[in-house]
Amino acid sequence: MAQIDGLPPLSEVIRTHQLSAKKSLGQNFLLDLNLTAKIARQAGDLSGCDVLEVGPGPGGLTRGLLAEGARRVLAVEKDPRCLPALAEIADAYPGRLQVIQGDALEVNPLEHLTPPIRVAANLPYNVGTELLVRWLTPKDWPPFWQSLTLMFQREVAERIVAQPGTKKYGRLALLAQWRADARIVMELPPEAFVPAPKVHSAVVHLTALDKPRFEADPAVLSRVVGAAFNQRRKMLRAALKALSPDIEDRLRAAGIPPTERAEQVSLEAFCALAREMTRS
Ligand SMILES: C[S@@+](CC[C@H](N)C(=O)[O-])C[C@H]1O[C@@H](n2cnc3c(N)ncnc32)[C@H](O)[C@@H]1O
Repeated sequence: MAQIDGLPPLSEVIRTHQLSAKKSLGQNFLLDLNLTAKIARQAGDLSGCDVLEVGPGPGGLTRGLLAEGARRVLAVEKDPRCLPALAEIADAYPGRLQVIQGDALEVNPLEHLTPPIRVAANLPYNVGTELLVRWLTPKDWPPFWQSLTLMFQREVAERIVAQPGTKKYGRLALLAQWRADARIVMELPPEAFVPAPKVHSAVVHLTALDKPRFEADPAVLSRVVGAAFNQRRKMLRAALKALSPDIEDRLRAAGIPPTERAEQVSLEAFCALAREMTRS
């Protein structure tokens, strides 16, 4: 990679720009350009696509995305110390990299990018789940993105692809699988990062479906599954009591026994319940 883009190795970038990792920003950097190139390839065919990258840091994945042919990359980075390193990448790929310094939670990608848009990120752990839930629950579907290729702690990745009846099945699995195909495409050991985190990581690739698998209002579905899994050991009639005084009737109307526990309930049944919750 260093030869392809003429830019220095990432260890040198880190040294030159004195990018010592900050824990408060979830900074665990990937310094192996072969690895970042591999992650970029998991993002799908990037030619003709704009890409949103959250948290580029010293820019390893950014370089991979540009080398893979992304039309444009919008990189949103909170840490101003990373800007000079990212500016060098922008110089190496004229007109193709825009860097915004700020909080990704406050940036509207559609103000900067043109569809088709793919998202790729080695996400800061502190905001990763919040961003994912936000990307999965817009009111209207399809969303601004065609695919999400995201690095998480392996534990979180497993929760995204979990199936009913398993311990990891919950709100993340339901929201992800309701409107997208989700699979784990890579696993990385702690030593792949600098500094090494305590846990393993994994890359999840989600492809947006044209329409949700089952009809439901996203806000209602999110509220119902949130409440159901908040008290996952309780029967649903108890876990969801606060949502409606006649919750038992609504559960039955959705085809769910009121004594069932959240872990056993399929996506289809949760969507039926979300529809029942909107009936007066
Ligand atoms: C896990 S590091 C990944 C860095 C780089 N992509 C890599 O793979 O080496 C997460 C990056 O996200 C940045 N970051 C943290 N919170 C952020 C936020 N709210 N918005 C944008 N970037 C953020 C951090 O400064 C850091 O550079």
